[in-house]
Amino acid sequence: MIDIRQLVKRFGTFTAVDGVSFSVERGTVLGFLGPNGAGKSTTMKTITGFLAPTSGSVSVCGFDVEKAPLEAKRRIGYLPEGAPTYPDMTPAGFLDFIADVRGMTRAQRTQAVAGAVERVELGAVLHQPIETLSKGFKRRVGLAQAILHDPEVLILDEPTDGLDPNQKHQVRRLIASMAADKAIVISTHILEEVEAVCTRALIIGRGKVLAEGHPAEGGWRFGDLVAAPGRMDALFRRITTGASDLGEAA
Ligand SMILES: Nc1ncnc2c1ncn2[C@@H]1O[C@H](COP(=O)(O)OP(=O)(O)OP(=O)(O)O)[C@@H](O)[C@H]1O
Repeated sequence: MIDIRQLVKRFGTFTAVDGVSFSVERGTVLGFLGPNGAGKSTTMKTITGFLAPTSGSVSVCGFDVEKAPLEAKRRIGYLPEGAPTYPDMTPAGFLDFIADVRGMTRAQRTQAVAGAVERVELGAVLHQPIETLSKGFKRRVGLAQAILHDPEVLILDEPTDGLDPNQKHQVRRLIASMAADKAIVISTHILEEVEAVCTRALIIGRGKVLAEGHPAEGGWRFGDLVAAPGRMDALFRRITTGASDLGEAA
């Protein structure tokens, strides 16, 4: 459902994404891991059409994001990093506005907003300006707008950032519950999250794919390396920095 080929994104002379290729099939939750500045958000912005690639291609459900942007974007829900824009709107007003932009009728809007609000538990703050909400609630507003139109592809940039432990758990359950008929990409720095919710993972560094991993007997396997349950941190350090404490930690 997502097909990325030799994606390159440069900012001036700086190369943020350097020849990244991967595909994501329906039913997959792909974890996107990497140190700060690795190029995760830039890759996600390019998949969602917020940034144009310098070279390479991105297609979503068979539609090239540059050549058929409306068809591609219709099928994508995107949670960007940070808080939703329009801080003076209330979640109710913001979500209704997004549903309107997505082309829904009044009846569809009412139903879609109510469904998303229930799924991310926003009911308590529906009529409070977004700028006055806590970080976790702002994040939930962002999540609600991403799932509003029940898209086939979800691109979620650090979806549990700022959430309390209960909400983290709930959002992971929500992602898992939506996974069967969607292709979902999440970026995260929380490695337990990968074990909890992902079916595949990519580690990227300096704009390149360094390793691809999947659950295997004994933990998660990235090439020849296997991380025991709860010990993906050592493997992450090894892959991204060359540190060799994998043996004692794995
Ligand atoms: N608009 C821009 N102009 C110039 N450089 C940029 C721009 N956007 C991102 N970069 C640079 O590209 C690199 C990749 O940034 P990106 O935000 O994709 O990293 P990331 O992996 O998402 O990091 P983090 O884990 O900190 O969110 C960084 O060095 C960043 O400073």
